[in-house]
Amino acid sequence: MDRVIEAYTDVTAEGKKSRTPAKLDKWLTASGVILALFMMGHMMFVSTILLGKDVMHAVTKAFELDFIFDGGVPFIVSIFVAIISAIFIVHAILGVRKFPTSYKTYIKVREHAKLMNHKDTSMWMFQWISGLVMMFAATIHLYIMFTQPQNIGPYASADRVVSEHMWLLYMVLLICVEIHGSVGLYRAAMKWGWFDGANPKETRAKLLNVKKLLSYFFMTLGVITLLAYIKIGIEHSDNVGEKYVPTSHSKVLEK
Ligand code: HEM
Ligand code: HEM
Repeated sequence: MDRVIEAYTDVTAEGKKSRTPAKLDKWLTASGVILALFMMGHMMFVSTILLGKDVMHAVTKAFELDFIFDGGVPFIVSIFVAIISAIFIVHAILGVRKFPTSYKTYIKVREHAKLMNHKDTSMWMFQWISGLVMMFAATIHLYIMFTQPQNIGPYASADRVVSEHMWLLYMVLLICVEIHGSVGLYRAAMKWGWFDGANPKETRAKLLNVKKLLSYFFMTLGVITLLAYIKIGIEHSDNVGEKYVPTSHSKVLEK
């Protein structure tokens, strides 16, 4: 009955506004921060290709727990992808509540952002637009990772980027995720006043710098990494499907 009253009157049975939206916002922040931290680790892992094919291969195998199970078990990666996907879906559902979902609300938000000409408001515009793009683009990536965990590695990944045309999706995703993640962390810190301290204005300026640094660093790393996969993918385009054999193994095989 309480829910019915709330549904019709917008206030709870006690005549108060519900606390649920505030609670949902906490979960939005929590899931967003987990995803942002995960993405930092993800970018570090994916960029190990810059240290050489052997290093990326070793890291991939470590995720498959090859130090416990001989040769590694790709299914372990699927479990990990399922967990990240669940957090991603929860975050997306909570984020969608913030989208301007009709022309009327959209034009209000857009014109307001233009009139305000205030960085934080413009960043918020990017936040929901990038979220919308990721809802489609990241889902494709997650599904492939979930269903083909065995196809991760120096050649398999590079083949996917070039011969399976994923480079375009990754470029879009990279721009969205790096800016959305760093803007998200900045906004979360501002929203909940985590680092306000004695002088919140000064803190805001500092946090803006951290945000800039984070997005520049990860964007540059991401672009260089993507170029590295593209180079390997082009070189390997005549042998799509061939798995990478680490240098130490190939030496043993030669003997
Ligand atoms: C399905 C894709 C996604 C959608 C629809 C989405 C949407 C949103 C929206 C609308 C906000 C609230 C903005 C605000 O009120 O300030 C938000 C916040 C946030 N998002 Fe996402 N997002 C998505 C994916 C991601 C990913 C992959 C990351 C990780 C890099 C991420 C990290 C964050 C962070 C850290 C926040 C800040 C939380 C807060 O403002 O309290 N999001 N997201
Ligand atoms: C547990 C989940 C995930 C796994 C196991 C994973 C794994 C990978 C791997 C192996 C690559 C290298 C290219 C390839 O093999 O196709 C890659 C690239 C990429 N992933 Fe993920 N990913 C995950 C989640 C995500 C999420 C949630 C996002 C963003 C919302 C994302 C964004 C990207 C981007 C932008 C690239 C290209 C990066 C670059 O080349 O610099 N990934 N991912």
